Amino acid sequence: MATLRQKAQAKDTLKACILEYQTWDAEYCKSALLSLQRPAPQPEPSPILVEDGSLGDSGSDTGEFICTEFEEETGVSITTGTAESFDVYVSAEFLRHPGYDSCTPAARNIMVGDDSDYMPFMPFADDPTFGWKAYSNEYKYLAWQVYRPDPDLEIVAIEAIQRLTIGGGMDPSVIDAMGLFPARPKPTSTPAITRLTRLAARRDFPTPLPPGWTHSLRYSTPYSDAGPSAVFQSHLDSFCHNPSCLTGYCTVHLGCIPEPVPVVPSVTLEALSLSAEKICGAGCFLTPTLITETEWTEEDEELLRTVLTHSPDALPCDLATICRRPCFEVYKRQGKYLESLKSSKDRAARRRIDKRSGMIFSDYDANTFKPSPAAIPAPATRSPAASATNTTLTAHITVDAITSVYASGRGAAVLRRPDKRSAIRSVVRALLLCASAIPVCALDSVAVPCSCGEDEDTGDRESPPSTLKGSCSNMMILRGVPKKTRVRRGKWGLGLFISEDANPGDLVSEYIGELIYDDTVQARDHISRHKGRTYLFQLNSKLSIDSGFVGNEARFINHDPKHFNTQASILMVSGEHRIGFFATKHIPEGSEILINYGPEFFKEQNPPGVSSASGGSTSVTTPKRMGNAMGKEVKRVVEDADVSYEPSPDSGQSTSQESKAD
Ligand SMILES: C[S@@+](CC[C@H](N)C(=O)[O-])C[C@H]1O[C@@H](n2cnc3c(N)ncnc32)[C@H](O)[C@@H]1O
Repeated sequence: MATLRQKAQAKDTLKACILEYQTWDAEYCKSALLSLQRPAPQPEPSPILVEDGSLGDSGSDTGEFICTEFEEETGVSITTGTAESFDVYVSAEFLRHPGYDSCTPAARNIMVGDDSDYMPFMPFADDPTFGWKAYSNEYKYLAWQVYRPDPDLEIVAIEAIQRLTIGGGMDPSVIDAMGLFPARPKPTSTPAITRLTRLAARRDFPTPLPPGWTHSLRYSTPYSDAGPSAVFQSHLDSFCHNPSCLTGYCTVHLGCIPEPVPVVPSVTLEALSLSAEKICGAGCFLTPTLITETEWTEEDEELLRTVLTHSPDALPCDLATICRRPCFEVYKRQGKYLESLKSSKDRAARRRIDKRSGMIFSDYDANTFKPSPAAIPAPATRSPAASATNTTLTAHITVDAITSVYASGRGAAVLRRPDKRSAIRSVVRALLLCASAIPVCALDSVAVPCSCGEDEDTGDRESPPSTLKGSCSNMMILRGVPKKTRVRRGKWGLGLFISEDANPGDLVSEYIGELIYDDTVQARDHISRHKGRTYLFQLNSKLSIDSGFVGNEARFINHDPKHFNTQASILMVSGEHRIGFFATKHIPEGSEILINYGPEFFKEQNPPGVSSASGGSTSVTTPKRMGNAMGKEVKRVVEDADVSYEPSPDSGQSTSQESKAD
């Protein structure tokens, strides 16, 4: 129980923090606004005075102006005469720009699945022509019915809690008991401990802890008991494990992170010293001097060992930065480490590095490898997409998948450790997402190189797409750099224009947005129809990409069924759905990029002028989207390869959009 004095202390502290925050906020907003200020406009030039003293105007109905010219300095009239009026044609560049829909820029598709079942806001709330009733039927709650913490209030409260605990020595449970702070308990947390107190205890807590801190919430550094290997593993969790993925923190591939694989060195110590270009500083191994060696703790040694296990070819100078030890000391230990590996007899038997691709393979023999279905942890496998929809893959799918990996002859390479859930998870995911569709690239998400002609590639991910011509479009989109483009007024609102020539087959752009399921497509369609513009692109019968809220410049590509110069290809790249726009002909610089949206796009489904969301109708219409029921317009490399929906029990198979449309 809090005493009266404690309550007063807490109240005063909170009040002080709120006041401080308000003062700061006012200042911050002022300076932010000032930074956005534009220079004051220049005064307008004085209007031309015509002879009769009135301001310049059309002198008569004949289309003539009376013009008087004045000397600039004295203001004395020099000439007076008449001039004919003429129409001014404003070039398209200077016409008023069409309304711009704001959109959060993204470089990668974001898996959203379904919007939450509450409406984040009511768009067009002030527009009586928007059928909000039909739209709101799509959601269970309005946003304000759902608790959402105010981050500003949270910060203020956290600061106050920290002052009370660290500065005032108050126990967090006493603070919780007061109920003064605007936090609600997290449903899963201990009811007595509010979410805020939890947050406050974890944030930037100073070490050593303040005296007398005995509460169970006591802060400890995340890796206090862990050695470097555990730290390394935990860091890995934040990065994409997929060797083909170019994104560090990847929303698509997180969720099935395999254990880091030890790497065998491919260079000798001597070669390393030759490859160092410059001396990294005092104590560099290139200029060994007689400096007294520093003390290495067991933890320092382990850190170096851990780094070397995964990166044995690293230069001592780089390792020195990581380990924060003199370079020549690191070099000495690196030498010992490499030496110890040489003597390890079973090294070659355990693993080898595929020199061609630089990827790591286990040494299971592909021809003799037999997966044991019994050893497979039954429904432990879930693709990230599946977990997004709470759909569990069944055990028999898992077994089928493993067996197909085996059949493809790559099982050995993939299943480095068949008893490991992460490996199996990767396999199932890769299999179900990719293998049926594009066998050649199916397994690149699990460290197996694509054999579609790219193997000779140097592995330089920056290499321009032109070097990949005529080969796998998966690789083009994976490694390719799209063409430079500009958004400007097109024939239909804004359009996308190419800023450099493209040749047939070149990757021009990628369509990026949120990956959403059909229910959400349906919900969002109300808005698209009301605006009269849609940014939806259908991938298959379950998934569409919406670039209405999040996307890139490809959302501005307009439709022209006759003069299109690009074609969309729906690809499955490393287990990800991606849409590439590839040139179908030579596209000279400056041309508008056009595709054929497909025959369904402009078909009117409702009486003209009536949007599906108006009039309170709840009838479901086929959403307008590019790629809808298209035939040749979109090259479908993958048909319904996503596994995020379980096959319907009666059909046993998911229906393709084409057959659905038929
Ligand atoms: C993907 S957006 C293209 C960018 C759009 N022009 C803009 O300004 O944001 C698709 C929308 O552009 C318009 N559009 C594109 N091509 C068109 C065409 N050939 N005829 C009429 N409208 C078109 C339609 O409003 C369509 O819903």
